[in-house]
Amino acid sequence: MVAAPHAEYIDSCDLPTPWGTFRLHGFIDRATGKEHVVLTLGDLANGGPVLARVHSECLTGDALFSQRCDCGAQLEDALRRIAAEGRGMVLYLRQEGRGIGLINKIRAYHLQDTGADTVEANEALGFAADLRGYGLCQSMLAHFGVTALRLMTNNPAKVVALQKLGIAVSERQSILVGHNACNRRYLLTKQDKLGHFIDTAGK
Ligand SMILES: Nc1nc2c(ncn2[C@@H]2O[C@H](COP(=O)(O)OP(=O)(O)OP(=O)(O)O)[C@@H](O)[C@H]2O)c(=O)[nH]1
Ligand SMILES: [Zn+2]
Repeated sequence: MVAAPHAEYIDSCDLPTPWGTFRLHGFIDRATGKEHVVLTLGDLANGGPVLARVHSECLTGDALFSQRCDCGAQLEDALRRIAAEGRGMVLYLRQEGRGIGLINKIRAYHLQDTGADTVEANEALGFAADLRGYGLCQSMLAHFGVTALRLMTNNPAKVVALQKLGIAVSERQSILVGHNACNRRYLLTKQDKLGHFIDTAGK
């Protein structure tokens, strides 16, 4: 049996944000050397399922204000919603470009500039549409004593992947923000080819 990837907890600090002061926790996947972070707010171990976002790194959307996707707006909305509730967490997984990495995502965007959709671009580069894994979430959640999530996502495959890891997802909450003219085709492709629950009608 292949062991699930393990994220080793390293250290934590305060992280003041416009919506409240979160705790920022650093983890390392020793197998790959990759660094990951978890943002938390409130008492997670006690009480019911935790309001959570499992967010995949998107440097262009999360940090560079790209309008090609909805990632930055989703990250911000998740932090807002957690702050409003006073309790929750964001698992920020460093699997850029649905797992193909930043440079390959730039290559994929280049292909999309000339007509390919997000899935066709990945395939033209020799990758599957989505190479992400969520195994690290197991050890990250165990560190905080969290066993059940109310997950903010539009991606049914993410819910199934977490459930297969033994993580209870008691509820899926939509996170429909950041839609614009630049990412309309991208969102439609995610809906049609990747099964995301996104109602782009009229957007
Ligand atoms: N390869 C590739 N990756 C992309 C592209 N656009 C965004 N990404 C990456 O896709 C990941 C986010 O996945 P999404 O499909 O937007 O959302 P999700 O996490 O599956 O689902 P939600 O929880 O609903 O946001 C991040 O790692 C982004 O870097 C693209 O055109 N090509
Ligand atoms: Zn993005």
